[in-house]
Amino acid sequence: MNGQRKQHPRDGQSRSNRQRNGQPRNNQPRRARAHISGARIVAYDVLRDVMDRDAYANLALASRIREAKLDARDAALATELAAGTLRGMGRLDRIIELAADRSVKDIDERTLNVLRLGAHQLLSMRTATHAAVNESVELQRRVANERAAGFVNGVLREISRSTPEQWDRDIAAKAGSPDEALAAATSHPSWVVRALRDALRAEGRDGELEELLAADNAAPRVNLALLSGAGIAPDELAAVEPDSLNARGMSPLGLELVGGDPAGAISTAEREAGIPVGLLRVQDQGSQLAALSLVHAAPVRRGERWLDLCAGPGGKSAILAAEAVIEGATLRANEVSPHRADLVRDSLAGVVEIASPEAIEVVSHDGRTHEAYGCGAQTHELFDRILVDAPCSGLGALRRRPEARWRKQPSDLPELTALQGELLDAAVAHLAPGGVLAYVTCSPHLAETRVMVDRLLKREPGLRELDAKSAVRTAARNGETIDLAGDHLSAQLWPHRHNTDAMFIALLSRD
Ligand SMILES: C[S@@+](CC[C@H](N)C(=O)[O-])C[C@H]1O[C@@H](n2cnc3c(N)ncnc32)[C@H](O)[C@@H]1O
Repeated sequence: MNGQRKQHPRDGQSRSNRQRNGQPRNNQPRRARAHISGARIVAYDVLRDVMDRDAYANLALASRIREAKLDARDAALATELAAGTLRGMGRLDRIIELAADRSVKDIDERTLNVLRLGAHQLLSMRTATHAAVNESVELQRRVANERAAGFVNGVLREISRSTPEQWDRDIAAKAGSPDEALAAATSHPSWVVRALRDALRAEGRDGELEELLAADNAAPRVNLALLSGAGIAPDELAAVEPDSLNARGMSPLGLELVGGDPAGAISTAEREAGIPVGLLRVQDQGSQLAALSLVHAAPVRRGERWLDLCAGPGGKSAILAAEAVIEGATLRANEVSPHRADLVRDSLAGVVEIASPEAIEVVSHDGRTHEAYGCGAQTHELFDRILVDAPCSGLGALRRRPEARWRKQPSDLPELTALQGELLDAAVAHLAPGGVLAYVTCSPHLAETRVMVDRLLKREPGLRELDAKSAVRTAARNGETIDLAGDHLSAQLWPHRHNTDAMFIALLSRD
């Protein structure tokens, strides 16, 4: 470790100094409040929302920014502060521990959050030291223990004395194993690093691990889907709205937001290009391809019955519904949570406007029960295409949800994989002969992906796996150029290789 850093931040300060920094004496006049930007207060509040109330960072950010009436510049700063700090928390905590010479467990939560925000500004945003430190000290005075303001000042000044690269070398030197070092440097839990390596290794691509971990830490561009039936193609729309949209990415429905905010771009496009409300929507292009691969897995016959078994909040259902209208199929969208089933209804409202009323229905049942399939006491319903977009660990969408990597534990997996297996068994029992089932997860964890499919194929000898890689390529824009690795028939998309969430797609057919 850096020899200069051996001094504890509070060492070398006289008692009176300490009191001046962190603990004003009762007989001293209180200082006038220094300036602190609204963005920093919002970012701090979001960290608290996420940690104390289990809030989703994206939702908490939107509501705190609205409440604080931040302008666009401050909203962007608050977003970078909060999302960047949450993503980088693993690395920041290791650096704070070295700088403070104590475990983060021994620092009270509020102070620790102020330190994390300050450290993120110093190490990743390259904010000027005086601004990052002074505003953090002021933030500490306002929202946390005022007496620890001197401690915050000392730790952050200590952090500012070395470069980020030096700190990374120091935390690597402290790590107990190469995996732990990589986990700390890239701010991922070690078990996630191992799971991602295993998944890449199954494709013979474990050399891509560091690229993947870096991609998880980069905020993705917002992507949109322009549903079939909108009356205009994505490239035509991009030509009409070149300042906000670009027809880039793997999905033939896909657009990338290049300027402005998504809500503004959508309403402008609806107004200026006459797109029906609800047909242009925010959606990852990997998710778009996962839904489209089910449609492209085999030629569609008119009158086919399609089922989306785990539909909430309805992103893939909307794509399937729009395709079903064009192909003359019907769609049943099921979601176990009634609240999320309402989100599916909202999501499908735009397509329902252009569909015949009986073509699309939304229901709310447990996908493991007959009700989800519309079966009565004497009837057993079968479907020609079933999408099982299963509840999963979400390890494939870490770049989108800054807090997600810290929420899941390896101990969550047995329950999830048991549910995934039961949903698959139920779905297979309602798959028509010749029908196609797409099993999709936004996790690349092998226990949720290949292992799940291989076990299902063993349990159900009447099932045959189809070539999902071909279906993805057929569905995609410039599909022949897509690099899908590994010998399996399933397709695994990756943030670093495909600029999508890490979606897993397997296609199964009943002979
Ligand atoms: C990965 S999400 C689906 C995402 C959705 N397909 C989309 O693209 O918007 C999984 C969904 O499965 C639902 N779910 C969980 N357990 C279920 C069950 N037993 N039956 C049906 N749905 C379930 C969850 O509530 C969640 O909405």
